[in-house]
Amino acid sequence: MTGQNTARLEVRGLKRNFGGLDVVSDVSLSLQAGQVTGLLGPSGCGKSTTLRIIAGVDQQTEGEVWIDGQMVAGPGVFVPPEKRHIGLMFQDFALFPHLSVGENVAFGLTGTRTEKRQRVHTLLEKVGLGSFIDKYPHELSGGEQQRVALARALAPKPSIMLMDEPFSGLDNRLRDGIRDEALSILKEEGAAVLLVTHEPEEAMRMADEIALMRAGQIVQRGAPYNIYNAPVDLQAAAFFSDVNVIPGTVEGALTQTAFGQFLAPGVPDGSQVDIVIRPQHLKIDFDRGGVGPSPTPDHGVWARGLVKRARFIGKESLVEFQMERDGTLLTASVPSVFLPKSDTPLWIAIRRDRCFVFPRH
Ligand SMILES: Nc1ncnc2c1ncn2[C@@H]1O[C@H](COP(=O)(O)OP(=O)(O)OP(=O)(O)O)[C@@H](O)[C@H]1O
Repeated sequence: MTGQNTARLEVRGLKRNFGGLDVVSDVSLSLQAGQVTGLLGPSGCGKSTTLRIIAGVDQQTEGEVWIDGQMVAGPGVFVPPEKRHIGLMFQDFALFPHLSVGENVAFGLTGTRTEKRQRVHTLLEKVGLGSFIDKYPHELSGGEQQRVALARALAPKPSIMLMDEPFSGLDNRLRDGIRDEALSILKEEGAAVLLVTHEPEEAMRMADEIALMRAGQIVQRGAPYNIYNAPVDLQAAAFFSDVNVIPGTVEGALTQTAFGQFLAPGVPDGSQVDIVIRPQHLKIDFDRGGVGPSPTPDHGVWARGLVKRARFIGKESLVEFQMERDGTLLTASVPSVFLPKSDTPLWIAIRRDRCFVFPRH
């Protein structure tokens, strides 16, 4: 029996050991129908291994995989991949070169000829390739091939779709369009999707929930907005963007910096902390004969720094500073062409609501 709240896919305490080393050490996940979960993490952290175990092409050392309330992998249980009703899509998941586009999409389908033809047509229309049905893979661009691969994976109406870096072979301009298109089709089809990626932007763009993985473990889970704005530690913050780190020492639950005091609740006196701030949350103002703006509740104390370097990188400029007080190096990103010369004195403040204070490990 599967209740209404039964997860489509549930992974419990997964562990995978290769040659004495746990490459997956404790992974638990729960996916609902129609939900996209991004399994995000750096290369080698164990994402693909997790996905392969769920698909049934590898076996865990410990832990369980459940689909719709049925255990498919666990102590004494192993349901083979073809019986798990899972769709797969990989970056290099090649189409069959000797089959036409239509035949590729029909490949895993059962049912009558009419039913199969209908499903192939529906899916090719959805991916915008209705007129490509009789073409062969070599006649298609990389992006078109990827759309056929998506149609093929979705054709048998899998209840779970596992996608491993499916868009990383595509060039940037194509990728955004295909990602958005794929997302709306996946949502329409209602599968529970697990998307493996090492790109934060891809995960944030596509996923309802992100599971951030590091060294075989999930270190944080949550909606993209929450994961980005409330990271669990410095590494989690730095995985999503460049960050500035201002070191400090705690005294009386406070740490003193060039930018004034910061709260460090619960951190013992004498401990080192890192105040972490993304470059877009630094504020810049001009020097008025050695005087800067007055402190505000939002920005705290302003501090003076000298420009070391300024670079224009298209949609923004990056300005690097060295702070006068303690020599700390900081980078600000400003959303316009602002290229001050080296050694220009400028005043800098930081958005206090966008700072994270982490104990240093
Ligand atoms: N069959 C195997 N035998 C031995 N080690 C393996 C095997 N498969 C994976 N590993 C190791 O397990 C670790 C995790 O690999 P995995 O492919 O799961 O990482 P990943 O997060 O998906 O990385 P990437 O994004 O680079 O694919 C790596 O160090 C890899 O070398």
